[in-house]
Amino acid sequence: MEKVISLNLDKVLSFVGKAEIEGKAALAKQYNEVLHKGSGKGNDFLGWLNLPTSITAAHLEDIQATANTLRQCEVVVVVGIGGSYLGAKAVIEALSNSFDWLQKDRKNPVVVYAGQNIGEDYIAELLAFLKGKSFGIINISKSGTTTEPALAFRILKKELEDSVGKEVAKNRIVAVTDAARGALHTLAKKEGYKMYVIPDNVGGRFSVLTPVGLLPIAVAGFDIKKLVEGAAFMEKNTTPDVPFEKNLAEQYAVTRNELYKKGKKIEILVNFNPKLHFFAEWWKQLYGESEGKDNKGIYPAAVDFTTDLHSMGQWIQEGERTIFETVISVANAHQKVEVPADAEDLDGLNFLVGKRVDYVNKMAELGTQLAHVDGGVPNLKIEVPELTEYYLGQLIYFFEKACGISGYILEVNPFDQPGVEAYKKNMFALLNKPGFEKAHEEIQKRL
Ligand SMILES: O=P(O)(O)OC[C@H]1O[C@H](O)[C@H](O)[C@@H](O)[C@@H]1O
Repeated sequence: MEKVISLNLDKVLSFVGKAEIEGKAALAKQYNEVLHKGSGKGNDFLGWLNLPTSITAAHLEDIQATANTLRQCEVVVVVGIGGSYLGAKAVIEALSNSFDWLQKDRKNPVVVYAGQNIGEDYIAELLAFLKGKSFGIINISKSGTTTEPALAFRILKKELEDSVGKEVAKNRIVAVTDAARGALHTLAKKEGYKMYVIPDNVGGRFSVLTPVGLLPIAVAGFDIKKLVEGAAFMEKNTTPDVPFEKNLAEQYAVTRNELYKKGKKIEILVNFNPKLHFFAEWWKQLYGESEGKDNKGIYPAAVDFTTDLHSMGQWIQEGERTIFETVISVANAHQKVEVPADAEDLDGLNFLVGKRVDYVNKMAELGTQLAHVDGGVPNLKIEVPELTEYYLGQLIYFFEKACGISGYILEVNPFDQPGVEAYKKNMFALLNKPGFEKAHEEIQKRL
């Protein structure tokens, strides 16, 4: 039998009973069906739903071929923000050597990111790093109009053209954007860049399995075919005809909403593996933008354990009881390090001799879960057999599917993000962007 990620609700049941969860099974199924029928809110953004099973081998080969060209560079800069960078970064970090950028004998280009902030020092330091190196750029923006990546790309494009000339630069730049609109689309067409299209009906935070995520992941040297296979497996295993008892997406969606109704307003995604830090960042955008609206929604937070047990652990154990945790537990480490014997035993660790570091980590995980449950923090556990492309694909689709169902249970439109515009309008007004002249005058009065 094919291995699969699993969801364990045992440490939730003293807070929300089995009967309460099962009592909502029909509702979850109903909303799952609404997703598949396309009859709910935001139904023009459901392109992600059957995406994994509809990706063709030819499409993946084309992405791989483009990746192979970029892989000839020493460095590839992925330009994008939000959904246009977090998915790629999440997968690449989860699969990479923890000291990747220090590796000398490299098989893969160094992948770095830009356009995910407006840090002047960040961009200056990136330019300094790129000096004298061969580099390529993947410029990703669904709308093609987002300020942060547009600004970074303008600077990086100039740097590349200045160093290798316009003709060579043209072949080292790939654009991933909307099918027909946006400044990036116009620019890519005019300059003759290789271009990939983000389907209209796939929103940014659901776009990791389009070229948005797949191209950078392939550039970093990871198997995008396996990633898509894992997602396709989960797509098939979360359809409405899969019974609730086996339908992880429905179960997760119901459980978190039942906890929310009981005052657990913050969900902390926990990992015990530092490679998953950015996976949690991706998850935060997915759930935060999908559910945080109409003055409701679980606040998605994240911690890295055991690191943060020594900083946030106190709050989680004894602070306000408005939280629950969803622990991503990776069953098997890829490598083996055993605790060595020490004749003097000055650190008192000889009781662990011969034990694997991962065994210690697992005991920390179990001990933490028990302590937190005792402290009033419900714990869901998602077990991932190991960190591979295949299981990450499963995990990605699981969270996407559960998010759609969960948003409908909450009665919001999970596929829009109107609230994100407020800061942009103010920023454009303050910067006196053309078209914002009146807003500029107004905002000046408030300062
Ligand atoms: O891909 P882009 O159009 O550049 O958008 C990048 C990101 O910024 C926007 O403001 C949205 O809040 C995000 O959902 C989106 O992923």
